[in-house]
Formats: sequence, C-alpha cells, structure tokens
Amino acid sequence: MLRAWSAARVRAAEEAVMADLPEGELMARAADGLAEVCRARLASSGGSRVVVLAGAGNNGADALYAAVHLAAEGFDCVALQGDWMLAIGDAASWGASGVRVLGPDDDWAGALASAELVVDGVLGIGGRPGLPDLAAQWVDAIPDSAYVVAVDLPSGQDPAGRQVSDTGVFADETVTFGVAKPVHLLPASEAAVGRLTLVDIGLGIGRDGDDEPADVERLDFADVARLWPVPGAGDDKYSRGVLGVVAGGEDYTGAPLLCCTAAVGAGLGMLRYVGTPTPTALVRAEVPEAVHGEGRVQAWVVGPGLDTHSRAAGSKAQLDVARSALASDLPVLVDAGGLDLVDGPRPGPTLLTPHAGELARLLSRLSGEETDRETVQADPLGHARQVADRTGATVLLKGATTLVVPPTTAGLPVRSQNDAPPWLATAGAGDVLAGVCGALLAGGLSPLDAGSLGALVHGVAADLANPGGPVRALAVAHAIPGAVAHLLTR
Ligand SMILES: NC(=O)C1=CN([C@@H]2O[C@H](COP(=O)(O)OP(=O)(O)OC[C@H]3O[C@@H](n4cnc5c(N)ncnc54)[C@H](O)[C@@H]3O)[C@@H](O)[C@H]2O)[C@@H](O)CC1
Ligand SMILES: Nc1ncnc2c1ncn2[C@@H]1O[C@H](COP(=O)(O)OP(=O)(O)O)[C@@H](O)[C@H]1O
Ligand SMILES: [K+]
Repeated sequence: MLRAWSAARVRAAEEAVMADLPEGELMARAADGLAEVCRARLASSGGSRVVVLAGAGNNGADALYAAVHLAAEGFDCVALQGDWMLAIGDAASWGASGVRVLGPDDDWAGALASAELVVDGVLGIGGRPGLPDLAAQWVDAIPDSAYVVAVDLPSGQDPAGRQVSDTGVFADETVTFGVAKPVHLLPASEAAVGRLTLVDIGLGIGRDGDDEPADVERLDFADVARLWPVPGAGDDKYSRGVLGVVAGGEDYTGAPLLCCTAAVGAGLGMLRYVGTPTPTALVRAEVPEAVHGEGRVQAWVVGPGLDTHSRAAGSKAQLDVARSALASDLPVLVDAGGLDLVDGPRPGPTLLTPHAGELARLLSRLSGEETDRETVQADPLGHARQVADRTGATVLLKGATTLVVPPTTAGLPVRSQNDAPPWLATAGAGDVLAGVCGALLAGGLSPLDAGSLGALVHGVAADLANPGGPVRALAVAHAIPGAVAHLLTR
C-alpha cells in the first residue's frame, strides 16, 4: 500500500528528526537522493545539460545542492533564478560551486532550449497552487525533449491535491522525500506527477509496521491477497455471504445483468435479485446462479438502472424492497438511481458510488445549494467529503482516479485508486463496479475496503479483458474472476 501524509504532518516529522541531527543533514540527504536519480536518468539518456528551476524556498535549495553534485561530476549545470532571493546562498556562491545562476535578464530561454534534464525546484510542500509569472514562463519554455524531474512535487500543483492548477509543472518523474504527499495520489494533481520515486531521508513516519493512519492511501496488488475474502474448507454459501441486488426496471434492463454477472464472478456465496418482470426474466436466463425475490442477505446493492419514478408493473414492490434495505442495519451499496433515495444517515454501513454528475445532484439536494459536475471535478475530494459528512456514508467517487472517502468522524484515510485504463469509461462499467463492491460488502469488508479493493480489481479486469484496447462493460464483468485469480496467485 502506498501511503501519503499531509504537508503539516511531514513538517512535524521533519522537525522531530531534525532535532537530533546536525543542521542541514536532512536537506543533504534529500539532495543526495535527488542527484542520484538525476545521474541515473542522464546516464540512460546520454544527456549532459541540466537546468534547475530554482524557487525561493527549501525546494529550490534541494535542487541547487543536487546540481552541485552533478556539476562536480562534469555535467553542465545552470540554474534559473527569478526576482527573489534564494533560501540558501546566492548567484556568486552557487557559481563558485559549479552551478551558473541566470537571472530574469539573462538568456534563460537559450539555456532551457538546450536542456536535456530540467530539475523543477520552484515550489515544494510550502507552495500554493499556481506559479509566479516568471516561473510559468520557464515552464512554458521547457522543450518537449527534456526529461523533467520535479523535486518533491510538480511546482504549481496543490500540495494537498485538492485544487486543479492550470499553470503547474507536468513532470516525467517526481522525486519525493520520506513519504508520498496527497498531491501525488489525488485526482486534482496526480496526472502532473509522472513516475513517483521515493527517497528515504530517515523521517519517523511511514515506516514498515507503523500503523499510524496516513491521510491518503492507495492499495496495490499485494493488498488484494491481504484483504480479499477467500473461502476456507469450512465455508458454505451462507457463511461466504449473500448479496441482495435491487436493480433495473422496465427501462434499464442491462444494468442488473452487468451488476449480477460481476457480483457472482467476484465470488459470492449467493445472490438474490429483486427486479421488475423484464429484467427478472433476463437475469433468470443469463445469471442462472441468482435466486429471485427478497430473503435473508448479508448486504445489499441498491440502484443500478433503478428508476425511482417508474409506474411500470412491479416497480412499487421493488421500490419497497429498496426502501426497506436502506432502513435496515445491513451494509448497503447505493448506486445510480438508488442515490435518489438517500436523504441522510442510515442505520448500517453504507457505500455510495456516484460519478461526478450524480455526486453534484445528490449534494445539491442534500445541501439545498445548486452544484454542478464541473464544480465537483474542480475539487473532487472536498465535494465527496461533504456528501460523506452529510450522510455518514463512505463515498466512492468514480473517475479516472476513483476516490473512496469516509466521513470525517471515522478518522480513516481517503483511498485513491488509479488502476483502470481510460477504455473503462464506457456505459455499464459502473454497474459492474457496483456488483464487485457489493460482493465484497457481503463478504464482510468495510465500505472503505470494499470500495477501494473493488475499484482496483475492476480496473485490472478492464485491462485483462483486452490489454491495450477497447472493452465493453460485459467483458469487464466476465474478466472479474480471472482478475481476482491473477491477483491472488501472482
Ligand atoms: N524542512 C526541511 O528541512 C526539508 C525540506 N525539504 C524541502 O523543502 C521543501 C519545503 O520548503 P519550503 O517550506 O521552503 O517551501 P517551498 O520551497 O515550497 O517554498 C515556499 C515559498 O514560496 C512562496 N510561495 C508559495 N506558493 C507560491 C506561489 N504560488 N507563487 C509564488 N510564491 C509562492 C511561499 O510564500 C514561501 O516563501 C520541501 O518540498 C522539500 O523540497 C527537504 O530538503 C527535506 C528537508
Ligand atoms: N478516464 C477514465 N479512466 C479510467 N476509468 C474511468 C475513466 N472514466 C471513468 N472511469 C471508470 O468507469 C466507470 C464508469 O462508471 P459510471 O460513470 O457509473 O458508468 P455507467 O453508469 O454507465 O455504468 C467507473 O468505474 C469509473 O471509475
Ligand atoms: K518542485
């Protein structure tokens, strides 16, 4: 599992460690690690010209110290300085160490034009989203052919990973110190990070065996084996978990098929389906494992393809089951149409699985203030958190990066999963996700684990279904059993 800590917690950890270290030791470790990565990238590309973008803070100092190492080894190192003082040293002192510093009136554009490696040390965890004007000009002038290494984080991006910035650096690689930060994992900024490389500087957080909750977590493949409910010899279908699915209607007949196919494929003890006549006939034909009608279950999925306003035959009875599931103290996953039935906290563990448009609609209704999809996408974490806090539910916000956000009072980390190819952005993929996560809830997982593990497996299944090419949702559903086996036995 990759874990990220907020800037405030990283600073506190740095201060604690620095109290026992000689002055400058932590920065020296950071600069050594950064120089090592730069050296390796230059060796593999055969490049020799390095340009450092030097900001006014310690981030700039890290980059400059790394450049001193590289200059001593014969690389041609130039640093760009704006109309600001440097945190450590000045043009003359860095020049004496082999790093030529160019100011705003020097030919910095010429230096950048021939750069083979650019080290972005404009802003680190002390940065606010956005860049000073001159730094934005530097970034615009970086040639496409240069390899861009961001120090700690891509400058201009929000260290907290909340706000999208349109003037930030987009790095090929980010070298971060001690532990990852939210900027590296959250959807507003992670696309700017590139390859993430961690350099150990001896911070007291994030060590193996340290179970202090992080701020943001990302499950990796090893976590599947740790968390997936694998049956033992003593299990039977009831002990493994029964999932009730209330989905579909006379209009949307495909969603329940996708959801039920994925749920049984994820390894359920049993599935009970509650629908109107047409999807019921389809589920009977296509998912012979399912039993029909209400009965005892360990968890519910309510909502894929559900039209809460339908007056078609069977709709009222189906809706009554949906409402009683929501009123029960069982775990419930609420998706799509089912989200219209959510008006506040409910008794049992709850996982809401909206996409950005559904989240905006739900939040507008709950708060009485109109919010739209674009507003949600500009701060996905903040809006998911608002819905989590208003409902007491864990909110899984779907997207290229899927967030799983518990309510603040739970004191749990946010999970952020980025396992899916963009091909997964296809109709019905959300119904498949609901089935997988529902199966995990029925297997006894918490909403946080079920949501994040389900998103990971869903993404891997999309890849395995047709590596590198298009996938339809049904193919993703059919790929779930293979994806689980692949991840459990790798
Ligand atoms: N604390 C330490 O001893 C260590 C810090 N390290 C480095 O230090 C960095 C943090 O250093 P700092 O706290 O100096 O922070 P930064 O280097 O991020 O610089 C922050 C400065 O930039 C200004 N600023 C912030 N956002 C701006 C914007 N959008 N436009 C213009 N100016 C802006 C701030 O007012 C502040 O003066 C880390 O990211 C890391 O690179 C490492 O050397 C490891 C050890
Ligand atoms: N660009 C993308 N890259 C990877 N996965 C994506 C991308 N866009 C959407 N997804 C995933 O595809 C699925 C789409 O679900 P959803 O929007 O509910 O569709 P539907 O309602 O048609 O089933 C979600 O799991 C989401 O995380
Ligand atoms: K930086």
